[in-house]
Amino acid sequence: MAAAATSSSLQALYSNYLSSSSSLFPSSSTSCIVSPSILKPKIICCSSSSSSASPITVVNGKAERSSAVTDRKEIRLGLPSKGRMASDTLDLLKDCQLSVRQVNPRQYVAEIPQLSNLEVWFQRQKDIVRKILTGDLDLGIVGLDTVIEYGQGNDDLILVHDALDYGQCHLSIAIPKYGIFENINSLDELARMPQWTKEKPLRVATGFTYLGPKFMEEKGLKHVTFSTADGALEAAPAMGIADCILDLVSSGTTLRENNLKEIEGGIVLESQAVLVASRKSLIQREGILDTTHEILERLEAHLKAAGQFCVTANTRGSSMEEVAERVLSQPSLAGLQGPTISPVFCKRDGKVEVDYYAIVICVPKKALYKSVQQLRAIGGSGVLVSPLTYIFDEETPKWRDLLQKLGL
Ligand SMILES: Nc1ncnc2c1ncn2[C@@H]1O[C@H](COP(=O)(O)OP(=O)(O)OP(=O)(O)O)[C@@H](O)[C@H]1O
Ligand SMILES: O=P(O)(O)OC[C@H]1O[C@H](OP(=O)(O)OP(=O)(O)O)[C@H](O)[C@@H]1O
Ligand SMILES: [Mg+2]
Repeated sequence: MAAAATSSSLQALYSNYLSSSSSLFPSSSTSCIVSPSILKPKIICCSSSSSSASPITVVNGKAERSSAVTDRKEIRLGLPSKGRMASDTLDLLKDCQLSVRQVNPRQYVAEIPQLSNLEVWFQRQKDIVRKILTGDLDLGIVGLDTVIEYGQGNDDLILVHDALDYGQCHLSIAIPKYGIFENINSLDELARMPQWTKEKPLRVATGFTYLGPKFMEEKGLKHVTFSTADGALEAAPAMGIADCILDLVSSGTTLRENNLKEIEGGIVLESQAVLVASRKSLIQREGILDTTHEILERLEAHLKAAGQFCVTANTRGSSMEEVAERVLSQPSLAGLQGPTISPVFCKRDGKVEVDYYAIVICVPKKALYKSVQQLRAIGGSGVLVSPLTYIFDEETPKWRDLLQKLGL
């Protein structure tokens, strides 16, 4: 399977989406056809929160309002109200000592006592993105797929943290394993099939009516048509409604159970939970940068710590330097900034002496066993392993990135 964007390149990928055309569907000059059922009408509505309620225009599902940020005093954070992302989001915030206090589960507003000027609003994920764009929310935690699908290239959306390490999935094309697709294993092969003509295009069932046509157009697929449904898309090929689907995949079980397969070059996007914000809010709303900085620092410190263990061991030695040399001769024992070596004092015949030294290092969880073996190889004994809660760096790299993106 061809590699799609890795999480480290998600921001770059998002920037690409932002810099490319922001129109909802490919232009009519291509032969990519969009079925009329998924074209959304133009709607005019008003923001609930805006005191200077300027109208919002929703064109083809894209919310637009040109005014500056509304003059409310509170900062608003949108969190998923239900579904697979909701509890993981609350758990992450709790792990960052930012527990959300909700009076009862049916109430859609809540607070985080540590962040005094912040309101939490529980919303459906797509509405979080839409409301950030209309200025009714300032920040939100949602899947990257939702940000891109509903953000539709709007450059007011800015990724504050692009890898919150849950909600991992990818958006991918899947075709039947049987029939005319039996020997088709890549997007190129799918595109070259003689079956697809102007009169009889490839029929794709998807909920991603922005990303789907955009991807197919970018990949040069001619003669494609899209239909949409609210779920259980995997049934569409077997029901004869579509030739293939474009949907989110995580374990791959649903595809397998429905006799579908992914294809080389068919991954549109790698996704996981992200923290997204309105650029306008970040620049204009009072106090929001301090609050965002605190949230970001806590997230980064927690996420960095979550991947590491703190390992301590004792070893005999003649000096701290000599022990340090032995430790640093092992490839997995460098720690975050090098090992901490300290003398272990003991009293012998009334005299305080140092025979042993304690080694303290942070090791990536994946390298734990290798590190223990290497500590033993240099004479380490009594190895203790403990979880880390936070690792606060001198400076939060993502904060530096954010200020740069804001031009501050
Ligand atoms: N296997 C998966 N299938 C779908 N989404 C996944 C999967 N794994 C992670 N996700 C993430 O979860 C999000 C969807 O969550 P969920 O299914 O709870 O919401 P939803 O059904 O799209 O929301 P709504 O009910 O508002 O339509 C996706 O946008 C994606 O970021
Ligand atoms: O790769 P898997 O782990 O099998 O997950 C993928 C499935 O999960 C999602 O559906 P969801 O459970 O949200 O149901 P829905 O289709 O009704 O939205 C998604 O739309 C796929 O159908
Ligand atoms: Mg769902």
